[in-house]
Amino acid sequence: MAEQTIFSDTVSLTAIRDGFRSAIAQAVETFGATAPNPSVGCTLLDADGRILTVGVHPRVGQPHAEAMALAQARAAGVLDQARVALVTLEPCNHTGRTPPCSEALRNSPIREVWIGAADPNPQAAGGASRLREMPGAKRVVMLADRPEMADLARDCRALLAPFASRVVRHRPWISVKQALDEHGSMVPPPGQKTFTSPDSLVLAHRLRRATDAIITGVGTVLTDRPRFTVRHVPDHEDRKPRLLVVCDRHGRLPADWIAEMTEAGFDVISSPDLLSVPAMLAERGVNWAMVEAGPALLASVSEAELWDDWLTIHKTADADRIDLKSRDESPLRLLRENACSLES
Ligand SMILES: NC(=O)C1=CN([C@@H]2O[C@H](COP(=O)(O)OP(=O)(O)OC[C@H]3O[C@@H](n4cnc5c(N)ncnc54)[C@H](OP(=O)(O)O)[C@@H]3O)[C@@H](O)[C@H]2O)C=CC1
Ligand SMILES: Nc1c(N[C@@H]2O[C@H](COP(=O)(O)O)[C@@H](O)[C@H]2O)[nH]c(=O)[nH]c1=O
Repeated sequence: MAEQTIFSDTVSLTAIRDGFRSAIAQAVETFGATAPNPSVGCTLLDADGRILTVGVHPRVGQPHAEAMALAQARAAGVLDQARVALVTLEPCNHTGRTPPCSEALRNSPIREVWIGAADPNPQAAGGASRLREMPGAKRVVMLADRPEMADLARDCRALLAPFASRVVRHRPWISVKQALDEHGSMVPPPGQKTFTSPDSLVLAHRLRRATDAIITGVGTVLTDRPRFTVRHVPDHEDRKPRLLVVCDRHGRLPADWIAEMTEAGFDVISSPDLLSVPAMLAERGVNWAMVEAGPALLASVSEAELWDDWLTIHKTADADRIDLKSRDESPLRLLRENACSLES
């Protein structure tokens, strides 16, 4: 049976899928660089479903993914061939730090726009209806309306989950990372700070790279003097100071460690009240935070049900076993499934 075709009877669902997969994979690499904005990807296809270009939103203040993809296509001399745009997030419909993407698409040869997820930000939403209604209207397809694309729709929502969490719930998406040894203990052997495998450390550092803030406890600081840097994968270039929240109710945080961490590019905040941390981080524009803490703080995080996904790395005699407990669409799952170019 011939595959159902979409645009001009020439672009196949396989081409749409491949295009979305490329947009999602590239946007995943921008986790940790775009806050307070979301991570977004956009692929442009020609009339035969070939990928012309993939754009991402690199960081706040820089062009959105659609504008990047269009500019890249223009620079490559292929913009006049672009017919289908696949966007992980509804194109914005407002003038913020950059002009509306619905306008940029309107003024392009694109005829059909596929949208992975609706924009949860009321100020920017409305791009889909604007594209449908304006002069020179585009055909607009929402992934949510295509049951056969449910996996892609879920991944687009996972890509958006950290931003949506901040905008809708006024708190960041919170991921816990916990390492357990063969006996179920979190405490490393004397003289060591970690005990998991090199592959697990790569995953842990990918999560550090992807998140905008780290939450830890004063017990971990006093025992380990952790560095919390991204070393097992390349970090984002020119990263702005990372927020590092230390839960500390009795003022035990050593001043010299704070000075070292500040020197290393962290913005260290001491908090006596774990429950107030999520709202405080959202106020500061944090989309995604990770918890790297010892058993005492993890017990508090668990008791207060503050986490959205929980990654446990079980050390075994062979390869480490990874267990991911996840609520709703997990960006951490997406990060794991798109392990790619960074791990060379
Ligand atoms: N395997 C792994 O994944 C990891 C292991 N570790 C290990 O864990 C050990 C340290 O564990 P631990 O001492 O439990 O350290 P934690 O990092 O859990 O810090 C504990 C401190 O957090 C503070 N705290 C706890 N609950 C709250 C709350 N609700 N609000 C505010 N502050 C709170 C308390 O501070 P206060 O005392 O002021 O009340 C407490 O002493 C080390 O050996 C370290 O190597 C650490 C991180 C990860
Ligand atoms: N033990 C343990 C982890 N522990 C976490 O890593 C911190 C040390 O980070 P750094 O100073 O940057 O090397 C440590 O204080 C604790 O928060 N992480 C892991 O991925 N695997 C492990 O086995």
